[in-house]
Amino acid sequence: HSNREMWFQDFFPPNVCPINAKANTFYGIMFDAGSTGTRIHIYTFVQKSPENLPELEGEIFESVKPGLSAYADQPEKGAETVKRLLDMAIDAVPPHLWKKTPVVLKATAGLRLLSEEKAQALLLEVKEVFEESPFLVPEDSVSIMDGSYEGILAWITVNFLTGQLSGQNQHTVGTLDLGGASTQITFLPRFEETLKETPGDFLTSFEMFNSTYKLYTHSYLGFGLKAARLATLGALNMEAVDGQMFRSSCLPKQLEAEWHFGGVKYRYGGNKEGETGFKPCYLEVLKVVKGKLHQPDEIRGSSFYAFSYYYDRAVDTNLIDYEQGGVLEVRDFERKAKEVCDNMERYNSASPFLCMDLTYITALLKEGFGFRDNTLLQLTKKVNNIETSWTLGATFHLLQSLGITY
Ligand SMILES: O=c1[nH]cnc2c1ncn2[C@@H]1O[C@H](COP(=O)(O)OP(=O)(O)O)[C@@H](O)[C@H]1O
Ligand SMILES: [Ca+2]
Repeated sequence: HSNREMWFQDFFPPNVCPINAKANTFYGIMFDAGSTGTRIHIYTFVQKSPENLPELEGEIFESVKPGLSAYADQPEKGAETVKRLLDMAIDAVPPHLWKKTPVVLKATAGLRLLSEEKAQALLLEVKEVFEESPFLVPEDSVSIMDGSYEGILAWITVNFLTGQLSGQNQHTVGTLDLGGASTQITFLPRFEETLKETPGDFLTSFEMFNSTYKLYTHSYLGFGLKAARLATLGALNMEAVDGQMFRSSCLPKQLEAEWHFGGVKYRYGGNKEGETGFKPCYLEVLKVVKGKLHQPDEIRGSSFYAFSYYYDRAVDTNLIDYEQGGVLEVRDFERKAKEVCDNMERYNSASPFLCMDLTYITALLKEGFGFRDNTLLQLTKKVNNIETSWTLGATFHLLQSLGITY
């Protein structure tokens, strides 16, 4: 465009400027097939000038429950949930850009835990939905994501959104993601010592925005919040659970109920006769985490961004505001865990698992990763109105690999 054509840009905010909306806007569609739900993220980018990186302008986000793994035996029904979400993109993306807009789905721990055969059947049905859509379907558009990428891409998202990946003084922040079935920890080591003391498969080099980052990252499969509930109950990885009752001191004494996860039905309840409360619960949960995770010394003194179930449980117990998020210390989770677990009969919460969840989060942070009581956690759901999810990092990576950006 010549300068004459652009004169009116000064009068419009960028997103409604007519010339931007036409020539240099593009889209990327990323599906997150998580263990507890499937989500679509439709990102809008604007290329303001050919020599600069495109700017992220906005996001449309929608989610459905349960996740794909709940349709392990009905793959077509699972794919239908994806189709319903994809219909949103038909409305959101202008028709002349459909063919240029890539659509990708990445599945995480829910599908990792299924048998190869059932997982592949689900992915195949989703692939068919994509091929029938008017969008650009790249090779490998439907896959199970490697756990190390899950952490790296979330780290890219958070550090991009907080402005740490551009300009000179880069003070990147570490990230903690607690999903239903797995959990990730990711940070950029600052000390030589950390690199020396870390097992090789916890370190991954990654190139993004013309920089290479050597990150510490690991995904612990089976250590997500819901998998941890099963592990605490002694029901994780059980071949047959039919009719068996799983009891825990982390649950209300009189409770007896049923719970569906990953397509399996579990019966669970409280310790009718025995102990309940924080102390016995902590000991139970400790068995699940103690000695199972790598503890890098370097993280003890630093602060981390935390989201997903860390965020949700902090909201549930009024530790933070749902819209605002906030900064907590590790000990705040422990304080809440004690409060909830030692008053279970009086505590009228939405979930009977609240005590177990808070106790698990406390044990995971302290005994699992080795954080201190006063380690700071920045709880965030959105930065500048964009969800803190690995999906944005994955979309940058996708656009880069398609040559849409560099
Ligand atoms: O886009 C998002 N923004 C914020 N939170 C999200 C988003 N996607 C997933 N979550 C959170 O992730 C948690 C569920 O984990 P998920 O279902 O992804 O399990 P997984 O990561 O183990 O497969 C919930 O706390 C949910 O709120
Ligand atoms: Ca997730």
